[in-house]
Amino acid sequence: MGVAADLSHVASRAEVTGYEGPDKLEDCLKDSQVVVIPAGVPRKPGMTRDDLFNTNAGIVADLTSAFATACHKAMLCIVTNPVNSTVPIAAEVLKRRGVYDPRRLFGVTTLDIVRANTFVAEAKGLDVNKVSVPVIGGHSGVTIIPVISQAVPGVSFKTADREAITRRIQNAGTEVVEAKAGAGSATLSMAFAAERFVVSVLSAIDGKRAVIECAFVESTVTEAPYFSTPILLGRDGVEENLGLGSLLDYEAKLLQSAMPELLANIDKGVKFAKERY
Ligand SMILES: NC(=O)C1=CN([C@@H]2O[C@H](COP(=O)(O)OP(=O)(O)OC[C@H]3O[C@@H](n4cnc5c(N)ncnc54)[C@H](O)[C@@H]3O)[C@@H](O)[C@H]2O)C=CC1
Ligand SMILES: O=C([O-])CC(=O)C(=O)O
Repeated sequence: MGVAADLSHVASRAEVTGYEGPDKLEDCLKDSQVVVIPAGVPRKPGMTRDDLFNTNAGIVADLTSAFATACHKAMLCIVTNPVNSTVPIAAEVLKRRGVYDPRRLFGVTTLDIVRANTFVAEAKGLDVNKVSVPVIGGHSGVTIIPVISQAVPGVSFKTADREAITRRIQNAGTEVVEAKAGAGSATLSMAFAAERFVVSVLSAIDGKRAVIECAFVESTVTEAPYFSTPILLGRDGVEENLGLGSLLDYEAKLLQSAMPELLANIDKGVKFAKERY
């Protein structure tokens, strides 16, 4: 199994020793197979994920640039918010450096799936480890689209309950930010979710078959150039985009409502990267 270079670890060490710029970072990244970027500022109560853009966009762009120099054949997994914008930023940086491979760039949305599984399992008295609910779209507010109709095992809800659980999944990050009252966001559950995603990516690199995770990737499934759907992972990253599957009317409406915000978030990221590089 290859080295999973964790940039926040590098960043923490850099804080202790005095950060000496991308050269050292590039040394740390050499030979990595999977790189995770969780670096950046978290939300405080009252903020949206998009409010983090001004600080985190540049951080992700700089770290992606170091990735491009050191290990562009690795898988790049972006955790830093706003994911709907930071993934397009990373893609533009990699394009500019001539090393973009859309199969190897992922926005980590696994926490939305972890939450959907948890809330559905709780509501139905099921074992959370045996519940699987796809969540598609993006990773903020209305762009988070739980597809409860595709849950395994199948579950049914009254309309009001289904709407309440959908809202809770969409707002779960905000719920944590408010509960932490200025002390950050869902750091530990994000670590749990990112670990799950990275283990899946590494298992697929190692040749395991039928590894499927939802992730925010370059996509032609909808009009949005980046979109999260279930992805079949392989040795080279995205092996097959499994698409939307069939949506019920209310899920199709959620998708419709998500699109303006998602497209605006993506566009903002692309513009930022194009202006900066
Ligand atoms: N995709 C997802 O599901 C989730 C994403 N997040 C996002 O992850 C990011 C980090 O959140 P937390 O770990 O809770 O925050 P945190 O404050 O606990 O950790 C952030 C880390 O980033 C590092 N950092 C800050 N500025 C940096 C820079 N200029 N260069 C390199 N490293 C830098 C800090 O040293 C620290 O180690 C936030 O943007 C947050 O919104 C958080 C939870 C879930
Ligand atoms: O909500 C936040 O700021 C952090 C995050 O992305 C989540 O918990 O899903």
